[in-house]
Amino acid sequence: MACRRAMSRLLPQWSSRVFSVELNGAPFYFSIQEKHRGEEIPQVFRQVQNYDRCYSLLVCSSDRIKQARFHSELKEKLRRDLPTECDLSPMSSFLPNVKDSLVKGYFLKDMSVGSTLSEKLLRDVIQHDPVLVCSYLKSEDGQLWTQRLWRDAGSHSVETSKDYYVVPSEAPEYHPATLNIINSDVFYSFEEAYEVLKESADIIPEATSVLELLPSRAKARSKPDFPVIVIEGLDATGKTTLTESLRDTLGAALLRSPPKCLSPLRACFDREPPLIRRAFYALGNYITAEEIGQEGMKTPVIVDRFWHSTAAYAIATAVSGPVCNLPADSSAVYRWPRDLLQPSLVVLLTLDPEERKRRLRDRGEGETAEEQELDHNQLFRLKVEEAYRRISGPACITVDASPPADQVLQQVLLLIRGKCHL
Ligand SMILES: Nc1ncnc2c1ncn2[C@@H]1O[C@H](COP(=O)(O)OP(=O)(O)O)[C@@H](O)[C@H]1O
Ligand SMILES: Nc1ccn([C@@H]2O[C@H](COP(=O)(O)OP(=O)(O)O)[C@@H](O)[C@H]2O)c(=O)n1
Repeated sequence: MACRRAMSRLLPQWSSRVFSVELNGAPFYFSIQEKHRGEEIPQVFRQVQNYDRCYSLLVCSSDRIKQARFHSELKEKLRRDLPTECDLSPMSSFLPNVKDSLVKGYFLKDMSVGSTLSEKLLRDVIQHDPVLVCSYLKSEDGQLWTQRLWRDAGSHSVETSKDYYVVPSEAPEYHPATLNIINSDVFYSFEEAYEVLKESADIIPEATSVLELLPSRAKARSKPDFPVIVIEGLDATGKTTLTESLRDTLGAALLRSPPKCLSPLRACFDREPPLIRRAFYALGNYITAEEIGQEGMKTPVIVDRFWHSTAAYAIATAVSGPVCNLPADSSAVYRWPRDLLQPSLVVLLTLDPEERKRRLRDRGEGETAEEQELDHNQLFRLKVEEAYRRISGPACITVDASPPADQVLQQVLLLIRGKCHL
């Protein structure tokens, strides 16, 4: 039902949509037309000329929790059940410059003989799951590819729409993921993140536990009397070392985001898709803000990670490819949430990648999946750091964390004394 409603929203503008397929990390764009006007085959279809048949599966449900979860589950299901001659790539479709128009899914290249197994699986998917399926067929001479949209016709059969020709489409001005970042990957108010966890409570019991730990929004706090200093940076840049030294030197309280009370729930949310995982971390900041409010009336407060981390990791994950794909500097995605306590100072520790790796090795600890990704994926690391730098209100001040720990401490103390009059 939820799928039908979502489809009826998508279908009227179907032919205005742009489709993007990611092959080896690079996006290829195409659109569709009723009449062929002599355009070339889109590049993505030139790359898949060896395949007789391709499919797209776009996940669409008006229930966003279901949609987010099913997007991850679908990948597992396809990997498990498709013939080995099939190959999957990430895919999306969007309306250029239309916010929240992005739908995500997979592009399936099929080299299996007769394609019967994959067709059977896709028929099953379309009947039971919130997915829009299209097949792409090559003309006999290989000079044209057409798209055919499938519709569930009940009792195990599908209808297909008329054929559209696929034609090249220009790359959009901004990476399509940026259309949906606000309130899907990054949340700009307590309410927006709260709604996501409330909606997921039916299927994720741990969401209720998080909701119970949240501060009441009725208690609007006044600004703390003492300075609040946030230390940010990638894993192993020296945040723990520095925050503990600052606590001891300044007689400050040391807090972190996510707060300690969320630790037992964290692993559960790290397994969830971005919508739910990011809402969890966003709410963690509000719990930490509440603790800062209390401690900051008595002493200075040092905070190990805060909203910069939540937003920077979320943006860098949502946007694939190189740093230039990030939303422009002036984009609203980098703004501070209007209802979240603003620290007096945010310090970003930066470190040469080799030195960071060396410190990680010396520490000998396991990394989170995201931190392993950082290690393997230089582009991702660069995007996280650049997103950190672009976040405003308050912006972060970058400090080189490669000197010995006591020198880094002195450097940051200088900044604190200059900015916070301590
Ligand atoms: N300035 C520094 N110079 C050399 N080693 C450092 C420095 N700061 C921290 N380390 C070491 O690097 C590792 C990572 O530091 P840590 O404070 O745990 O980072 P984070 O909290 O950012 O993950 C630890 O083994 C720590 O002892
Ligand atoms: N305030 C925060 C803190 C962490 N995070 C997430 O948590 C991960 C890093 O946390 P971590 O605990 O492994 O990092 P360290 O503090 O151990 O360096 C990142 O992948 C972020 O996605 C967040 O979103 N918001």
